[in-house]
Amino acid sequence: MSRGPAAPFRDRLRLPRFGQRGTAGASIPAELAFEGVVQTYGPVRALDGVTLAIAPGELVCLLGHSGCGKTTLLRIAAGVEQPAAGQVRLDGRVVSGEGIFLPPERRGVGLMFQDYALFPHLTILENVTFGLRSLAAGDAEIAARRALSRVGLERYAADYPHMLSGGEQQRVALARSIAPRPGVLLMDEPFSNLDRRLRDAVRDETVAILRETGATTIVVTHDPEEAMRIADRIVLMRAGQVVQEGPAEDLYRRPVDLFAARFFCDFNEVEGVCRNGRVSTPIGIFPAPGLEEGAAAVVCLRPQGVRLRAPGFCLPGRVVSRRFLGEVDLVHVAVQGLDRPLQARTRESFRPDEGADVGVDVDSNEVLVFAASAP
Ligand SMILES: Nc1ncnc2c1ncn2[C@@H]1O[C@H](COP(=O)(O)OP(=O)(O)OP(=O)(O)O)[C@@H](O)[C@H]1O
Repeated sequence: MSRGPAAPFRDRLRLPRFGQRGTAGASIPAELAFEGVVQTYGPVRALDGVTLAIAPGELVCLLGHSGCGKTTLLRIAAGVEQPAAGQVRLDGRVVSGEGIFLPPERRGVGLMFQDYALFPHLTILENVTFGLRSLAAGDAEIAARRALSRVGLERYAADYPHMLSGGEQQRVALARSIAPRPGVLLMDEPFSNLDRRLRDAVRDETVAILRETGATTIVVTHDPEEAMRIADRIVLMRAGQVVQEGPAEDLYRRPVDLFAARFFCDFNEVEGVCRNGRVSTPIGIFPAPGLEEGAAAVVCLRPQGVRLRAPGFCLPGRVVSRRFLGEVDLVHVAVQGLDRPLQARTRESFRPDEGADVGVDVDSNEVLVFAASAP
C-alpha cells in the first residue's frame, strides 16, 4: 500500500474523501430514446417492447427485480448488444434499428459496470487513461488526472487497483467513465458492492459529479430507496416491460398496480370483494375506483397509517409484538377478523406493551385499493 501508517484517520476509516469540484469536465448531454425495443435469448423475451425517452441531462433509474431486463436495456443502449427489434436513437439519430448498428466506440456512451471492471495490471492512472485512447497521450493524461482529482484520488494515480478499498475502486471506475465526457452515461448497479456505511456518501457524491458533468445518465438498481434518492425519474420494469415511469413521489403515492405498489412499500394487505364500487373489510370500507363489480380486491394499508389508541377507541386490537427501530417502533397488532396481525410503524408517545389491548385507527389517506389479479 502506498499510504503509510500515518495515513489520516479518515483514510483509515475508509470514509470517502471526494475531490475538487469543477474538475469533472462537462459533457454535451444527449437525448436517448428507445422505441419498441425487443430482445430475446432463445425462448426468453428479456425485453418486450420498451419505449422510453430520456431527456438531455436527465438522471433516470431503471428499477426492477432481478431478471426483468434492466442490464439488457443498458447493453443495447451502449451498443454492446444488438436488439432483436426496435430502435435506439441518440439525439434523434438512429444508432440501432432500421438496418443500422453503430458500435459502442461511435456512440459517445459511457458504461460503468457493477464490478468496476478495472484492469488489475494497470495503474489507476492507466486505467482511467484507457478510455481516452482517441486523445494524444499528453491530453489523455491531463483529462485522466482531472477526472481522478474530481473523485479525490489523484494521489493514488501510480497505485494498482488491489491497493484500493472497494469504495476507492468505485471512484476510479467513475473517473474512468466520466473522463471521456460521454453525452450518455450508463451505470449498472454502481453502488451495490459498497458496504452500507460507505454507500450513502459515495452515492451522494457520485450524483453531485454526474450533475456537474451534465451527462444524461441511466442508473440500474433493484433498490427502490436508492432510486428515490437519486433519480429525476424512475422507470419501473417487470418481465421486459416498463410498468410505470415518473418522479419518485408519483410511483410511491400513485402506483399503477399492486406490483408497483409493493415495490415501494411493505403494505398490510387485506383481501376483499368490490361491491358497489367499494370494498368492505374488517378494517373498514374503502372506495375501489376502476374495479368491476364482484372483482377480487386487495386493500393496501401503509404501516405508518396504522395508529394505536387507548382501548375503546376505533377497532379493538391487541399488541402482539413491539420492536424499537430507533426512529419508529414496529408494532404488530392483532385485529379481529384478520388472519395476520397488522404492522404499525409508529412514533407516538402512546407505547402499549406486548399483550395490551388497544384501539386501532386506520388512516384512510394511507390506503390504496387494487385488483387482486396483478401478480
Ligand atoms: N446472454 C444471455 N443469454 C441468455 N439469457 C440471458 C442473457 N442475458 C440475459 N438473459 C436473460 O434475460 C433476462 C433479463 O436479464 P437482465 O440481465 O437484463 O436482467 P436484470 O434486470 O438486469 O437482472 P439483474 O438485476 O439480476 O442483473 C433474464 O431472464 C436473463 O436470464
